[in-house]
Amino acid sequence: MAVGTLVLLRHGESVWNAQNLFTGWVDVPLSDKGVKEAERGGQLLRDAGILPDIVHTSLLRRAISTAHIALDGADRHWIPVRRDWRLNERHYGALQGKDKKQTLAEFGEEQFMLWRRSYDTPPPPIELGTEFSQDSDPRYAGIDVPRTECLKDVVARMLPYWDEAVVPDLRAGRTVLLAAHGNSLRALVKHLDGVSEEAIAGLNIPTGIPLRYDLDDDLRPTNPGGTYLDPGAAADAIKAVANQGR
Ligand SMILES: O=C(O)[C@@H](CO)OP(=O)(O)O
Repeated sequence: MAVGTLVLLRHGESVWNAQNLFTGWVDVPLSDKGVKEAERGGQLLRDAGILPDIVHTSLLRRAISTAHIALDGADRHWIPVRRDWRLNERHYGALQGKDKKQTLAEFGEEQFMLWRRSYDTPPPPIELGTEFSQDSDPRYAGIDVPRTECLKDVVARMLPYWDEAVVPDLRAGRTVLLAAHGNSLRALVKHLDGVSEEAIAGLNIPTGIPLRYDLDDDLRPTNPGGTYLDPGAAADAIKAVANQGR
């Protein structure tokens, strides 16, 4: 059986994206613009004739809401869903809740970019029990909640879910929608496209624009880098993500 189609969808703009705050595992809602982006995402799926059979999301409402809104628009609101913390955004440690512009001004370009985009330098760990820490959040009961993560840590915790939960759906020929986050999707794209640790620093994913991957029998993309369903909008939005904090 042919491997199914994979569609990656970063959540629409959140209220903290709009305010330029580091977010990570803080469970903020979509902004009004983010809701519209999710609706547009659904319209793009429908126009492309992509009919997801199953959706996988993180445990964060910006991804859950985006998937729901997009699928509703594509008339696929009824498909089965699986949610897992392993698809969560990268835990941003002590930077969670901090302003990106102020952080850049305080620590300088090099340190800012190391924390934001280096492969293996995590931000300083968050203090347990503080406002933006998730250590006592019931949804993570039984999970060793991280106090900070670099992209390498995200790859390590995301890939087991990919292998155990998503790959079997693709091998069964299903069209899979995976609704997640800027950095958990960067981790997956790094794996799918075999992007180097250096090159992944320059790869940014825009909010709300579905990215389709066609995969061969070895789960390697036959369209390397994937195909954005709205390439023009994606190109502009990618630049905006890269320039955050400036
Ligand atoms: O704040 C965050 O959690 C992420 C995604 O919005 O930001 P960045 O693009 O800076 O990694």
